[in-house]
Amino acid sequence: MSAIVNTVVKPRIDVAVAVVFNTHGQVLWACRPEGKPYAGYWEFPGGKVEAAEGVWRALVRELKEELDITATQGGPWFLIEHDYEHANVRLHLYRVWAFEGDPRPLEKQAFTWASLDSSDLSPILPATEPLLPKLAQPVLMALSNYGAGFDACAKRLESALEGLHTSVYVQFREKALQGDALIRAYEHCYALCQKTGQSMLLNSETWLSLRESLEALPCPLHLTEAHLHSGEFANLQCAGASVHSAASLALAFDRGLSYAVLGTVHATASHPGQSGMGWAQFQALVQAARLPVFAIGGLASSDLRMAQQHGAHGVAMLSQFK
Ligand SMILES: Nc1nc2c([nH]c(=O)n2[C@@H]2O[C@H](COP(=O)(O)OP(=O)(O)OP(=O)(O)O)[C@@H](O)[C@H]2O)c(=O)[nH]1
Repeated sequence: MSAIVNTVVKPRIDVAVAVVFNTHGQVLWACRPEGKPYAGYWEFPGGKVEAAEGVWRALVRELKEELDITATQGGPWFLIEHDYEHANVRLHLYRVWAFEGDPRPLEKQAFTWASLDSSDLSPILPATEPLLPKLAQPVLMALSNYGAGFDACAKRLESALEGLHTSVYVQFREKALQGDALIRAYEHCYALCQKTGQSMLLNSETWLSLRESLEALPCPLHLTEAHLHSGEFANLQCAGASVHSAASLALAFDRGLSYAVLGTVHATASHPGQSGMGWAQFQALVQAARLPVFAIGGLASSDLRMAQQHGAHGVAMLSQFK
């Protein structure tokens, strides 16, 4: 007698999710109305993508239907999947940074402007809540370059970080320095990040050269692509990794990292002979990313919007922020 296995096939739903920013950096939250699964939970506005509709068109339609606003500018962020009891959902997160109209609740739902990492809204949908620390990460990352000259790098970082009103990542990465020169550079960078309240990251290759001199890991690691693949620092706190392929992007997500840095977008003096991948290829690579991705390679903070239009979370750079 053959056993009868009772399998319930859940629908797989593609959902357009709009993280709508206002000019104060707050985002629009909506409360799911009665009659829907998880009624009373807070979420980013959005809804199901209809067949052959496309994510951006679905997002524009849902914002109009739910809140009477018209999204005019935005870009893809990343996607995640979540297994609910009622469906498997694939959330396509988009940033919206320009829209027309004033939001009003067309489905009698509550809505509010609040910060991205909003701790005062509860409950938040189970798939959305764990994403918030990733979404709220800095969008700019500065890379140190004391190896090209201590004074010039120290001055550049000091003038970039002092008086900055947003939070940024500072990745301490020094390929050319060793010994006392490396320690001097590290101590300067560490003290500056402490003083300005910015988040320092330590490149894993640089950590190998420094660790004899330090008692403990002073801040989260940024993994090189080789260390991402070797897994050798998996027992230490790792924030993100450098990647150059879709396979490495997928691995960065599997390893539970908060971000990846993908490049190089444009040819740079620091990588002579290498041509940049350009924005079209960058976008093709990040479209399946499941975590925020910084663009790197010949970029400055003035390229942030361009990068975000092509699916980047933010921009990593050697040049100054301001
Ligand atoms: N809009 C939105 N949906 C989310 C978020 N997080 C999350 O898990 N979801 C899930 O994505 C799915 C969205 O479907 P929905 O039922 O709201 O879509 P809809 O507005 O087209 O619904 P309808 O067909 O009943 O009108 C739900 O299963 C919801 O739980 C989020 O932050 N925003």
